[in-house]
Amino acid sequence: MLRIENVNKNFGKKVILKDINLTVKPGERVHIVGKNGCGKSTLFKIITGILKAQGQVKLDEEDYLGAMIENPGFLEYETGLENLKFLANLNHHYDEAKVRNLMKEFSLDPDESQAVSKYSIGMRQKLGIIQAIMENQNIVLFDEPTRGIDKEGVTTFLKMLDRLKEQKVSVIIATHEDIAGLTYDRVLKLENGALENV
Ligand SMILES: Nc1ncnc2c1ncn2[C@@H]1O[C@H](COP(=O)(O)OP(=O)(O)OP(=O)(O)O)[C@@H](O)[C@H]1O
Repeated sequence: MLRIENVNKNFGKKVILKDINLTVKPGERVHIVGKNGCGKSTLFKIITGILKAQGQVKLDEEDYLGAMIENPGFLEYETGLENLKFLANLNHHYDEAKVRNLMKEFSLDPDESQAVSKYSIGMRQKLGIIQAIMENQNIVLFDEPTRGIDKEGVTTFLKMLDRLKEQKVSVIIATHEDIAGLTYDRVLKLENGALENV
């Protein structure tokens, strides 16, 4: 279970996060909503450990974190499938059948020889979503997940979220506006560095 306790973050004199506390239960879907620049990506970077901050981010031993933050980075000259294989292999969790099925579900052809450098923004986002869940991660962070994704892809994403809920995966989605058709167990607003219940 993810527990964020008393997290504070400044960049120089600029206060970005002020005493953030958040616990996300298994299977819970939480929305963090806030304007551009309010600190959503910063909070996600702190949770994943990319950024250091004051306070604590606690995970249980069995927890496995997946994340898609900002523009997901890939090996540009490799195909989509090769990239997913590379990322999953870093943790020895590559399940090719699962990855192929996820790609097909999101209308990405796993046998396409096209390199990721030729991918559209929406295609890259889809690959980013897949890498965040393909290793059965049980806590998943999505930062503006539907940016650039077509209507059909958004529908696929919503179905995937329902599946994650059934599997008791905790999901935190950060966006600056609502995603049509998506409901949450809890909505929190990040404003002036504070996270408030909506
Ligand atoms: N490495 C950094 N150094 C200094 N300032 C930073 C750094 N990263 C982010 N910031 C600043 O911190 C604030 C929060 O940025 P962050 O990317 O977390 O916002 P966001 O809520 O994710 O925005 P968006 O909705 O546009 O993605 C912004 O004012 C940004 O300029």
